[in-house]
Amino acid sequence: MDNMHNDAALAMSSLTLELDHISKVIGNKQLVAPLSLSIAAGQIVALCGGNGAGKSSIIRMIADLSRPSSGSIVLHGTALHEQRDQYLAELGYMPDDYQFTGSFTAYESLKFWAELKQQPVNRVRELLELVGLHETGKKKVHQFSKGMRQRLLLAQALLSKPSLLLLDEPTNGLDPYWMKRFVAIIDEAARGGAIVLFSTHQLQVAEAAADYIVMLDQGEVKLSSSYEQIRLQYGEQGLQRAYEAIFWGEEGAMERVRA
Ligand SMILES: Nc1ncnc2c1ncn2[C@@H]1O[C@H](COP(=O)(O)OP(=O)(O)OP(=O)(O)O)[C@@H](O)[C@H]1O
Repeated sequence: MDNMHNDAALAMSSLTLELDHISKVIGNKQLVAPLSLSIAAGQIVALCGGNGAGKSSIIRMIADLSRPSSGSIVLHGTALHEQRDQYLAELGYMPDDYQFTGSFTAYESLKFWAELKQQPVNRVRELLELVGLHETGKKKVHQFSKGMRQRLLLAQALLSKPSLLLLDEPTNGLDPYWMKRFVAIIDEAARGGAIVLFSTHQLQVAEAAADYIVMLDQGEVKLSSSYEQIRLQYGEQGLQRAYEAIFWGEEGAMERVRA
């Protein structure tokens, strides 16, 4: 490898999100057991697990909405709790439950967020088109369906072309068409070099979108593996089988496969 390529490879390899033993304890309850994970630029990681598994708790720590009880979070060499502004400038975050207030339209909402993030207004139109909300006109966001609100929140997360895209249950409420579009949209972000981390209950979305899967139960990591590896171990629809094996035991999984 010549020097130029060597330098480029080195620069890419330093573009990572490093979670080092992050945990969350509230009172005497451990919401998240120490978790370590390294995600490279261009990778898409899905956090899977049942209700209360700890997915949002992890995402909220990385989004700086909750302070880890231990451990560190470092993005491209910038430590969240040491250089907060620099870290947050790289982040696009889609919350799980956002309460829209006021009587804004999709355009007005996105324009408001764009101003906060100092993004040009043409980015607003571009993103509204990307998420199919460019023809909603005067309709107020509080009159939107769940799926439409989710698409607007996704557009908001993409505004600043973040190098870390953190999405909490992004496909909740999306119809099959938009589910597929969602996969294409995050795939494009990853191909542009973003790190994408999203949580989901929907294993088929994780299978379609993610290169790497982290499966959680009661705050503990039960599986942390590339999707390719899961497929090799569990075969086609491997994630569903892995999930069943983890949550219901191998026997339960086999019974369901036979049924
Ligand atoms: N502020 C809090 N105080 C105490 N416990 C909390 C708090 N927030 C979350 N929890 C608990 O932490 C656990 C993990 O919750 P979390 O919301 O991270 O799970 P999740 O995997 O995102 O679940 P879901 O799929 O239902 O959204 C749950 O038992 C929840 O009750």
